[in-house]
Amino acid sequence: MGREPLEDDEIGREPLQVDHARIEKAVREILIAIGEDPDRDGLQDTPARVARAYSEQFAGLGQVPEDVLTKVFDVDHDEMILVRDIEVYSTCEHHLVPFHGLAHVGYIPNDKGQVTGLSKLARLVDVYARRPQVQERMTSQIADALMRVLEPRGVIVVIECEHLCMTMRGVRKPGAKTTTSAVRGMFRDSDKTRAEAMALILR
Ligand SMILES: Nc1nc2c(ncn2[C@@H]2O[C@H](COP(=O)(O)OP(=O)(O)OP(=O)(O)O)[C@@H](O)[C@H]2O)c(=O)[nH]1
Ligand SMILES: [Zn+2]
Repeated sequence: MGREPLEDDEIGREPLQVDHARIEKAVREILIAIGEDPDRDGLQDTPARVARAYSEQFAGLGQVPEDVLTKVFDVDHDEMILVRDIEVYSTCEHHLVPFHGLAHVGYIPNDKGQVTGLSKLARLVDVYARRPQVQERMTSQIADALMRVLEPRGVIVVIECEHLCMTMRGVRKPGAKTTTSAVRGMFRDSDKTRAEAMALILR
């Protein structure tokens, strides 16, 4: 047995301790199970490579939003701030294959004008993308984290992704895109504010 599964509110409290030896053993087993020879030249180092790749792909399990939303500045700006087209790469928790696309993250600062660095919004996306995920949960988690840490007047997160589990296998519909959104605060309460943000995001 490995460690006990983490409760939702425990995820990210400690740096990710990936059990490389265990991943290597499991990947070797998978290679054998598909009828491959794990000792042939090209595959010899694969279990170790996969372990290293997984530490990177799932590094978000060892992070909390506060790790990346570190700098909060006071600026005299109380209108929408939107970062569009943030590349997102995540891993579908059903098939452990990638889904990828674009995230758009916007917020309206609180009346103290508290904002964070623009790059921090992209870093926040990665905290949640680098976990086994479903797109809907990732979208809400990003919105909720921003609301909690920045205490803004509103947050909007829109994510558009292509899921490889739908394109390279299964139903095989290349090009199908899934759009999810999460709106909080003013973006939820005001149709006008939400429409303004959507127009900027989808232009
Ligand atoms: N809602 C949601 N579904 C997802 C996401 N990623 C993958 N899925 C879906 O998860 C579902 C899993 O369905 P199952 O029937 O358990 O698995 P499956 O037999 O491999 O399904 P197929 O993909 O249809 O072959 C599939 O419909 C996937 O398209 C996601 O981010 N959100
Ligand atoms: Zn999938």
